Amino acid sequence: MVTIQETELKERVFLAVKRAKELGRPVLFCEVHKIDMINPISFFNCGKNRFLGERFFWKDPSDENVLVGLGISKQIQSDQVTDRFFHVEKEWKNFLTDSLIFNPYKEMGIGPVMFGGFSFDPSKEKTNLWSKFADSLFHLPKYMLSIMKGQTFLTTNIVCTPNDDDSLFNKIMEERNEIFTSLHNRNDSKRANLVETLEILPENWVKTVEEVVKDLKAGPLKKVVLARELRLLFDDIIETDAVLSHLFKQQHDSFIFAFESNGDCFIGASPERLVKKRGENVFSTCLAGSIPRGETEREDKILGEQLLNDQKNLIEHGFVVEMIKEALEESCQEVILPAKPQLMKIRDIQHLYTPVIGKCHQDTSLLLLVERLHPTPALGGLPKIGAVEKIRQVEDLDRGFYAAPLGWVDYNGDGEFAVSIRSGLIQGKEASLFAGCGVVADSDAESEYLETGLKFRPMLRAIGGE
Ligand SMILES: C=C(O[C@H]1C=CC=C(C(=O)O)[C@@H]1O)C(=O)O
Ligand SMILES: [Mg+2]
Repeated sequence: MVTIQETELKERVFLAVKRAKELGRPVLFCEVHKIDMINPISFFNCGKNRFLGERFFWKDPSDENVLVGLGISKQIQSDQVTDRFFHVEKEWKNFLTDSLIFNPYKEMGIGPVMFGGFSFDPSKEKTNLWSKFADSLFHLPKYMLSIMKGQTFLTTNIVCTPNDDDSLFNKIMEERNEIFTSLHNRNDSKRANLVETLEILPENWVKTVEEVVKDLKAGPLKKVVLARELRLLFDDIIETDAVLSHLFKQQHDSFIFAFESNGDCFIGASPERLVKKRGENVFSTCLAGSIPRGETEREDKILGEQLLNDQKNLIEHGFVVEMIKEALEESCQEVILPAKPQLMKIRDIQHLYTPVIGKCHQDTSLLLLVERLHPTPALGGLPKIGAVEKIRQVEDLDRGFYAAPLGWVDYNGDGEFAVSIRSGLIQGKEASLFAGCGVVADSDAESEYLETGLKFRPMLRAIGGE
């Protein structure tokens, strides 16, 4: 049972409103409570009535950091093309100035945390598909569950304005009570049935891969990642809560995320970390090069060995290592990575994987690291700018948030971003799923097509299309 001191809250809200009146502008009030363990999926589900369309979910592969947000206290959004990472960071810092934060704990990911992300390429011509997501979009939740290394916390964030009075306190009490009383409600949603699967221009996609292979052979581009889309139509509204809960069970070794905005939901299970920062410690991942899982243990092992020794995949992977190492060396005094890739095996696919760790310079922020790394050649290509331009020209897809940084930053500047692959955008009765692959001079278009097929599977299974 959760018991949170009411009188304390009343005093704190009073102080925050007083400060807002003195300053003549809104002030953030935030308090953190340590609470008993709550199932994070139940917490997400219980926001369905009051906070539908204003929720997010995040879990890292090791279950070390789980964050679930309900409601929006503050939104940071823009379609700015240049300096977009810097712009978001500046707005976040400005917003936090003069805030009242009651947080006696030292863990990361508690207190004010903004969750969200960026589009893959803000210069790409927009379609209607991603109209509900700005190119940079972050939410500070009203209520947030954080499970950090096994300890559970509840953060409450309220923006107090000079016009607020006692009724604000009553509203917070009412909302918090509603969350906790509805935690154990059963969520009996009926499952929508898939009625149609549209593969978007598959022949064109294969042709584009063939043409890009020719370009790559001629140089100077070395690698270009090309992606495609599946559009699914259902006979009823797709229940994001159910899809999330399937991903949570079926892809537990991945980053599991869901981000609602204006009625749509971007959701997925990505195996790929872009960057995590805790103090001066930085962690990144090179993930590129793929092969299917085997039907038997023996076959799986043989396939893994084959991947570890396959020249095309080693080259595809090597470009990612080269770029991430270089990008981190700019921001870190020490960068450590193994000489050879290892295997990452997830449910439907195995990848070449090289973890990277570093110690960054004092003035390096998480969003600066995101800017330097995005897009890595696992999502864009090499050289970075030429590859992104090529994608912009030849790809028949509005990537939106797919293959882009998605994650969170806390008020101390710590946080983590994944690369949002193995993902889909849910829009009422319809959904788009996305999958891409690293094209190099040695690529065979048909094999790349099959590889993207494997990468659709986690989302297809979770959404009920398999
Ligand atoms: C672009 C995707 O995967 C990337 C990550 C791992 C392996 C990849 C590959 O082998 O092509 C891709 O670079 C995707 O899943 O949509
Ligand atoms: Mg590949």
